[in-house]
Amino acid sequence: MGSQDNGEGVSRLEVRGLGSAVIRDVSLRLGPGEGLAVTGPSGSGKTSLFRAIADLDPNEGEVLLSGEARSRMPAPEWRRRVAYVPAEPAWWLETAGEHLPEGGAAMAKRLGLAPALLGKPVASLSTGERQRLALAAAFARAPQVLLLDEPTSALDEANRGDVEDAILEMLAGGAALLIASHDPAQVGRLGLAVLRMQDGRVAEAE
Ligand SMILES: Nc1ncnc2c1ncn2[C@@H]1O[C@H](COP(=O)(O)OP(=O)(O)OP(=O)(O)O)[C@@H](O)[C@H]1O
Repeated sequence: MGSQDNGEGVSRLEVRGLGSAVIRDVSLRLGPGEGLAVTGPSGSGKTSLFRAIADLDPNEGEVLLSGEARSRMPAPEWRRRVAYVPAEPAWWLETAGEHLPEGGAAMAKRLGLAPALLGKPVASLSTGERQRLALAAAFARAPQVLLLDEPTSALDEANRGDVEDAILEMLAGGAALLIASHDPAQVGRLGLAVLRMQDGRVAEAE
């Protein structure tokens, strides 16, 4: 990975002293193409950390992308650059395909979602299909930071492999990644360092 970090999709994420109703004083740095697996027991604050970085909950502290402070960026700009995919995504449009950005069908297909499925009501999709739809929508927007909350929890091995390949490609393209995962094998396959949360704080970074 090159050291330049101003191109689209290439980013350096810095979190300084982030706090919210749940998390306390979290700091971390990720270079372009770097990822961290966020682990820790249920309720330790993994989702809350992602939501604070994505600016979806009230929070304090500083978050910077390639040196640019989040506080100086319009919110829509931050959302375009930083993609948060919750463990249980919400849906607001009728058909599956409507949730994809322009050109997103190719990514959906890569994750095993056939074109015919995109015309179906999103409510008729299986849990695993909806999980892949949310990921395809996020990946297709080519964000600079990916915040993925247990992204393969509802997937079989083949679909999980497709998702992991796409994640590795996003990293190779220079995106920064935080992924909540309870699966040490997955953390190994993705070649990630681990940040362990406990009671809303970073317990350990290795
Ligand atoms: N806005 C909030 N205000 C106060 N408490 C909250 C808020 N959001 C979540 N919590 C609580 O904070 C704790 C951490 O929740 P969080 O969802 O971040 O944990 P997690 O590590 O992602 O857990 P899991 O592995 O089960 O998904 C939980 O006890 C939760 O009930």
